[in-house]
Amino acid sequence: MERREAITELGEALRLLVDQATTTEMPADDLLRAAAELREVAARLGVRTRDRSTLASADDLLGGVRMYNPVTGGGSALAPPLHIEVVAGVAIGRCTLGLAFEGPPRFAHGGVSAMLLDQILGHAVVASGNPGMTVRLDMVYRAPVPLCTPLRLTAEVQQVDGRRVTATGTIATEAEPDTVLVSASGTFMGLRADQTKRLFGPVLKA
Ligand SMILES: CCCCCCCCCCCCCCCC(=O)SCCNC(=O)CCNC(=O)[C@H](O)C(C)(C)COP(=O)(O)OP(=O)(O)OC[C@H]1O[C@@H](n2cnc3c(N)ncnc32)[C@H](O)[C@@H]1OP(=O)(O)O
Repeated sequence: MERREAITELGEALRLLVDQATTTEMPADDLLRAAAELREVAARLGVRTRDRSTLASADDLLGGVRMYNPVTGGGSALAPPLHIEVVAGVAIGRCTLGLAFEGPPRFAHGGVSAMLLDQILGHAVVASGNPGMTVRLDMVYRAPVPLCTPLRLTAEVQQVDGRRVTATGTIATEAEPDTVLVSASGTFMGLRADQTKRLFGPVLKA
């Protein structure tokens, strides 16, 4: 099996674990036994690791492959994951949030909605050929986002003004795509060469 497939397999197992660990009502003894077993597994994975200045060997930064991105990465225990495709300049994302993402009971944490929208806005910005970093993200929470419900996100670039790109996006359910639950507007700033070198130099050099 190719390493990226193995990373995704591990990611799926981790996401199942996170889901079960946040919904389990098993007694304390079972939780303690599970914790001990998980520490053993973690130790096995920790035999060979990378630091923050080293890109994951399975990643392809310029090709847009980020296996451990906390929103879209197939290898991430934290990612829902959000699956994004770009259709005629509009980024369309799909995911379902489990109980690990709960804020108010039954609904998503507001910070999770912001994370999803930051990612999909950024994706639309990159797809437009004007990559940049988020410098501002404005959120409007119109209605709570239901957990365990297929969601549909959209994002598109509104304006490119030199290094400054603005994009807007929404979260709705798949069942009612026209009812906007959360909307966001983001400003992204393209980096100058010196900023790219200062922030990402060690990673790019490697
Ligand atoms: C086919 C395609 C498939 C694609 C497949 C791959 C997809 C892949 C998707 C990845 C999607 C990732 C989506 C997550 C994106 C993050 O999460 S990025 C992480 C969060 N963001 C950050 O950490 C950025 C932190 N900020 C900074 O480091 C600095 O602000 C920056 C960006 C280096 C800019 O530095 P700076 O010194 O402030 O900027 P400077 O160059 O002096 O000023 C530039 C302009 O920006 C303005 N500005 C700066 N800050 C702000 C602000 N907060 N608000 C408004 N204006 C501002 C300045 O006023 C200035 O304006 P002008 O005078 O030019 O009009």
